Amino acid sequence: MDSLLLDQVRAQLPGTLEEFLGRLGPEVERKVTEGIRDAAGNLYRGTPTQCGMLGDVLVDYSWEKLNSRSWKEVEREWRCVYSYGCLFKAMGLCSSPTKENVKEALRVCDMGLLMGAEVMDNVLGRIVHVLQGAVCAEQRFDPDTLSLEQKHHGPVSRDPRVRDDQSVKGQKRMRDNKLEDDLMNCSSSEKVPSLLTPVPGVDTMVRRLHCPSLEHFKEHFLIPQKPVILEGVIDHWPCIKKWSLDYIQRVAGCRTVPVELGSRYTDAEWSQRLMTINEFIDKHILNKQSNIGYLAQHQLFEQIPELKQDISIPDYCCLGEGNEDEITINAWFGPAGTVSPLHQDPQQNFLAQILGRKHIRLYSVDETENLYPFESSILHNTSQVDLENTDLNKFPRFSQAAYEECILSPGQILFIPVKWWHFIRALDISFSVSYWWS
Ligand SMILES: O=C(O)CCC(=O)C(=O)O
Ligand SMILES: [Fe+2]
Repeated sequence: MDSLLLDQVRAQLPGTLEEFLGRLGPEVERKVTEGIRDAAGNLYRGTPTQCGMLGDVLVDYSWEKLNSRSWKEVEREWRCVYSYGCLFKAMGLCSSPTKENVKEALRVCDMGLLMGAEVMDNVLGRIVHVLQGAVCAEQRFDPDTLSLEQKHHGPVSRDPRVRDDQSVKGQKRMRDNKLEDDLMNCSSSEKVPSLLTPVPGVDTMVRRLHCPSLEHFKEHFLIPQKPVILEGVIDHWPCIKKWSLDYIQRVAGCRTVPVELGSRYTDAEWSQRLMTINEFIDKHILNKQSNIGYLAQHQLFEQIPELKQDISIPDYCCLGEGNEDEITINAWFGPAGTVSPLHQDPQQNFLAQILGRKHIRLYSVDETENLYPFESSILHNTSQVDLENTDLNKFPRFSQAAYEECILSPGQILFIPVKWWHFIRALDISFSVSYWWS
C-alpha cells in the first residue's frame, strides 16, 4: 500500500479543519463534541495516530450507547458519533497503510455504514470506495484467499429486521441437519416427490406470465391482490449474466455484512454476526459442514453501489403511490437450505430471483385465522406453524388453509401482495433481491 492511497482517502475530506468542523452537529454531550473536535484537529494538524486513538475512544463510547437500548430508540446523534469515530479510526489506520491496516480500515468504515448514520454526504461510503479498490483487487476468489484470516466480530445488537414500530419480522432460521427430516414430515409431503425439488401441484401452482403490460398486471393482479410470477422482465438486468460467487467476491468479497446464523426461533443459538462476504462464502456457502448462514434482508445495494448497477427497479413499481426512493431493496444470499418461516410483510413485494431456485408457499391474508400468528407484538406477523413439521393437533385449522406455491427460478420475479403469508426455502445456492413497495 502506498501514500497515493492515503492521498486518495484524504481527498474525500474537506480541505480545511474549519470546513470539517462546520459540518459537525453539537447535539451530544460536550466531552464527546470536544473529542470529535480534538480528533479532527489531530487529523488536520498531521498527527493521524492520535486522531486514530481518539477515534477508537469515540467508537467504543458510542458503541455502548448504540447497544444500551433497542435499535429504534437509539438517537441519530449517537449513530453520527459512531460514524465519526469510525472515520477517525480509519484515518489513523490509513496513516500507516500496511495491507492489514487498510483491510481493517475498510472493515471499520463498513461498521460505520452498517451501524452509524450518514455524515458529511456519505464520507464513509466514499472512503470505502477508495479502500475497496485497493483491498478487493488483491482478494480474487481462490483457495488461498478463502483461508485468509479475517477478523471475526461479535453478535450484532442492532436488529436489522425491525422496519418500523409495526413491523418486526420474527423470522428465524432452521438448522441444516433437520431440514431433510422435517421436509419428510411436511403436511403436504405427498406433494413433494423429491426432497430437493418439490413439485407444486397444478391446482396450487402460482400463475406465470411473460412480460404483461402495466395495465394487465394492475387489473388482474395488483388490484385483486393475486400473486403471479413475471417472466422475461429482468432478463436484461446485468446481474443475470454477471453474478456468480467469483464475481460477488471480486466486487464485494472484502466488505463486511450481517449474517444470520442458525436455526429456528426456538433455538437459543440463533444469532447474527458481522463478517466479510469472503468469509461468508467460505464458511457458509462452500463449506457444507458448517451451520446455515444467511445474508438475509440486508440493504446491500445501499452499502455497495457497485452491485446496484447490476440491478434495476421493476417498472411495475410505478403503479404504487410511493416514490421510487421509498422502495426498500433487500438482498437475500445464502446456501441451499435457508428457510424463511411463514410470515407476512406490510408492503407489496417483488421478489426477483437471480441465482438458484427457491420453493415458495403463499397463503392469502384471508387465511390468517388458519395460520395461527404469534400473539406477541414482536412476532405478530409470523405463523406459529412450522410448515416443515406441522403439528395438526396443535394447529388443526391449518389443514384447511388454501395455498399457492412455486419453484422460483433465476430470471423470474414473484409478486407477493401486501400481507400475503410466505414461506421460503432455498433449493440451491441462491441470491434473491426483494423490492418492498407501496
Ligand atoms: O427469500 C427469503 O428467504 C425471504 C424473502 C422475504 O421474506 C421477503 O422478500 O419478504
Ligand atoms: Fe418476507
